[in-house]
Amino acid sequence: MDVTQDMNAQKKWMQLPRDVVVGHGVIDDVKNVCADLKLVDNALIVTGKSTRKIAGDIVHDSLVDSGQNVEMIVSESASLKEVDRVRRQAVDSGVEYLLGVGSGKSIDVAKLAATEIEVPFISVPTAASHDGIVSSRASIKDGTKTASIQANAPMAVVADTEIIANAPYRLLASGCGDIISNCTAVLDWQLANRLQNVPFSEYAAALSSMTAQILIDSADTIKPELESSVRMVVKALVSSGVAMSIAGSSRPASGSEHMFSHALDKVAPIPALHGEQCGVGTIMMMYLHGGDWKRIRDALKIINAPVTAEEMGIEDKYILEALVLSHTIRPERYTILATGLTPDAAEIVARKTKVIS
Ligand SMILES: NC(=O)C1=CN([C@@H]2O[C@H](COP(=O)(O)OP(=O)(O)OC[C@H]3O[C@@H](n4cnc5c(N)ncnc54)[C@H](OP(=O)(O)O)[C@@H]3O)[C@@H](O)[C@H]2O)C=CC1
Ligand SMILES: O=C(CO)COP(=O)(O)O
Ligand SMILES: [Zn+2]
Repeated sequence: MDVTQDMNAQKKWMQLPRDVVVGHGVIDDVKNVCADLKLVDNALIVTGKSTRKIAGDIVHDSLVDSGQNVEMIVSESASLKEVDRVRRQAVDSGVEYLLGVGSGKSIDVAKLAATEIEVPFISVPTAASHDGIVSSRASIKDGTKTASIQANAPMAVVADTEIIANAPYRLLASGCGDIISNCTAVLDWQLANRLQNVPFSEYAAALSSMTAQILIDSADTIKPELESSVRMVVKALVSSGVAMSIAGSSRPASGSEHMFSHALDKVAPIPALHGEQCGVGTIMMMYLHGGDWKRIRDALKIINAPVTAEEMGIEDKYILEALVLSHTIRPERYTILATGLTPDAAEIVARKTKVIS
């Protein structure tokens, strides 16, 4: 067969972080990671209001002490407007690389701004709340819409387990929800491959599923303020990010359960954390797949992540509204939701899985 006709000859460009440093006090190694990557001057740090004091200032001072020019910007939302603001400051100051030091919002703003001006970006998460700390995806708000945008993967990830262990435990539990959601994301991907011949990567799918299974099997080891728990979750988030990089899309980690979460972001007055919503979405989507949704629910309960609307602080009616809306979130991404749930079917799913009472 002519190689060019062989679908497997398709070119794949997988972007993976070059350095991943995880451990107690590794925030002090950011300067060494930058030196290792030959990023030696003109840095711009994007951080958050509270995470500035927790980590932003430490990274700033450490890079200044190593002789670098460093600017810092506090970003309050992951919006296109914020990305523009950061991008403009980076261009005006002739910045050579960016660092996202904080949670999902700060990391995404730095990630997309760095991609747009084609400079390297380093991720320094202060919480292990979802796999965006490692991935090449950025979730950015544009008005009322949140778009999932392809960006460049971080050149390095520096995850200080001491800082992350001291973050509110709710954020770590949220990260577990985002990892467990890989279970239904992969089932949806397999279904789409069988029904629509959607390109499928066995390696990315196996890595993503295995990552979720390991976490489910170790759910009872995930405890507040334990650095060993943080290490487990951060490695799982790295693994999910690598699976997405191998696939060249978020398919291994984002299926119908994520569409439910994105729909909830649209309809709920005060949404819960991304990983919390994805965890609850996984319970219901696993039910639709005819899988062991009780095992998913039990693992989330052991981790102390929410498993009901009430525990997410969201009224039942918004769960039902989001379920019926979910399939429209990403119509090009085929999942078990297919052409969508009817209102009565949505109520049956939510009640059978005890998400609503
Ligand atoms: N790129 C991707 O693939 C994904 C991106 N996202 C996006 O990420 C964002 C959500 O990120 P997420 O991290 O869940 O939540 P947030 O970024 O909203 O952070 C939650 C809060 O926790 C605070 N915080 C973070 N770390 C610490 C700490 N160590 N100690 C005390 N407080 C801390 C933050 O402080 P501060 O205010 O200082 O930041 C913030 O107030 C959304 O914009 C979402 O769209 C979600 C999923 C995937
Ligand atoms: O949250 C993600 C994976 O966990 C990113 O997925 P999306 O492409 O749905 O934004
Ligand atoms: Zn996610």
